[in-house]
Amino acid sequence: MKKYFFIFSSFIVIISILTYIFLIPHPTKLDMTYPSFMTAVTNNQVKNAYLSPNDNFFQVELVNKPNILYRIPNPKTDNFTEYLLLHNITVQYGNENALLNAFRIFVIVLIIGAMIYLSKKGNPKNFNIFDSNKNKNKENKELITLDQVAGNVEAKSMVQDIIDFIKDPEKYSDVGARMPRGLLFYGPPGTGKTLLAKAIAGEANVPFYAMSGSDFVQMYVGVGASRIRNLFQKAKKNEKAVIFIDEIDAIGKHRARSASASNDERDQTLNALLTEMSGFHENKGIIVIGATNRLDTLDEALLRPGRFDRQIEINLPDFNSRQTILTHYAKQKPISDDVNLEALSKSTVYFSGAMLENLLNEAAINAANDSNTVITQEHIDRAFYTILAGSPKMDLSFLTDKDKKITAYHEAGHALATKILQPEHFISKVTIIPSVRGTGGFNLSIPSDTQYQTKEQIIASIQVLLAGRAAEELIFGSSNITTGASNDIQKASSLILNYINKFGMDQDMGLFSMDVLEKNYDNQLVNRCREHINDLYDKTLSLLTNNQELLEQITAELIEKESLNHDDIKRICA
Ligand SMILES: Nc1ncnc2c1ncn2[C@@H]1O[C@H](COP(=O)(O)OP(=O)(O)OP(=O)(O)O)[C@@H](O)[C@H]1O
Ligand SMILES: [Zn+2]
Repeated sequence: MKKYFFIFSSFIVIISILTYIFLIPHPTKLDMTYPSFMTAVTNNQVKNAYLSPNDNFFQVELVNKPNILYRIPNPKTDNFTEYLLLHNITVQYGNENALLNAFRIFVIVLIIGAMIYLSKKGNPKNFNIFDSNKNKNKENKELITLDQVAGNVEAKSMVQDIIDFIKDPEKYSDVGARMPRGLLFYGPPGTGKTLLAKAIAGEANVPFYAMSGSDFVQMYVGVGASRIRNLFQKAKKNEKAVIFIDEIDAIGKHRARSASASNDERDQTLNALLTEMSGFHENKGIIVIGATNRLDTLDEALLRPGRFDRQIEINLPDFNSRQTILTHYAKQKPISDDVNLEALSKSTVYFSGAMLENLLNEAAINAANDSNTVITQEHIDRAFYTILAGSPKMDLSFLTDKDKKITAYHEAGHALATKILQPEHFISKVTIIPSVRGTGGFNLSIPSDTQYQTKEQIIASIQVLLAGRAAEELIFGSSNITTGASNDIQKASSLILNYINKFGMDQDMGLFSMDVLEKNYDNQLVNRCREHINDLYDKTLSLLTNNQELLEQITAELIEKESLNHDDIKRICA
């Protein structure tokens, strides 16, 4: 965007200078004596005559010398005017053509203005007097629909009612429903957060206003806040709108953790945002969407009810989504028949949507460089390595089949244990695609609605947590277990401690809770926790051993598809 502005401004400057030089006449000024002037008058050669405002010179233009202005200093005005009138020449007052002068001044102002503008643009630290976010708030011109966002099925279903709400807010307010004012999209870069936000605006057919948190970095105090107010003001002129703030962590960073410098500014900006969000009417149909790669750094103030209270994870695409994305972008390019998009989807584990798009683009560039009219497999292969080399942060180890296999067994272990021990749970997704919450896959199971948890249920939860490690040990042997279970172990440990010390569920330890003592845990409690959790681990290991065939089946399908849903698990275990 900035590039276009630069080109545009340079263009204006050049046009202005050329206009000044070539199109505006710059007559030469020559002095003329009184007698030669008289001769010119008698010979009917005078075209125009001006009297300067303070009467100190006359200025005339001759018929046959169009580009010269003659000046006659100190004319004796009275005689002069009469003499000219005698020869049918009217005297104009004012030294030159006033209109021409006004135009000159206008062009000069334009040049100076454009130069100041350019110098400010070149220096991003400067607060820009000409810029009032105009270039950043794009109205939604090309309509993007949900269909154009590949994958992210859960995310798309989670925004469905938001679209519905924007279209018909009354439907919700009539039944007293308070819709979220803000959505927060979080996930790795390039996964389509911006695209999804645009799609929401597109589906609801409302204007889309976008801004990036990084626009507020290193700005003078107060400017960020006023930009936020401007943005909301513009959006509020419409009955309905989607306001998108990318990189929201730049303004909403956890206060304690952010550096002390420029804190004032960030706080002001953040406060302005919070105030604006609580300011607009609940049932108006305006939705604010924030996006971040780092949920953990956000200030809690942003996540409270009435703010960004619906948080939606946008993940890296799995095999199917990658195939959809690649097919989508391949349609727009001449791809040779030898290209196997399915195989390409398989080998692009850990690629984001943006990287996949970029991959095909690089391949097209390679084809053009080779003066080819179609993109071949060889062009794609080269592009593949260019992309890999260009993303140093990418964990290439995940691309090895071995790591994929370990992760798959680990996640399959969790899934199978859930299916057997917690049949009432709904397994929404099992995946080997890492999420931003942690490394490895993740396994989200939503418990059916109950207020209390029974002893049996807590034990089952602990076993499900331990099942990842148990699966690793069962398949790869106890000396090949990995660090992938650290999070599970931590959660299981805190559950077992609560089981004994908080809920009083362990028969041997009884009901007494150490929590009431000054110095909390004694050895006996720690030992009992250890004993208990190891015992549960053994049970889980034999549970998986007895169901190893199912474990293998889930794993095989998981390696192939990379993510499975409730129905897949149900089908395999049926
Ligand atoms: N799920 C997807 N379906 C189709 N295209 C996608 C998808 N994800 C990414 N892309 C492509 O990648 C481009 C960049 O995606 P987008 O800007 O939406 O990512 P983002 O998550 O907002 O990234 P960032 O966190 O870096 O802001 C999109 O314009 C689109 O071309
Ligand atoms: Zn795990």
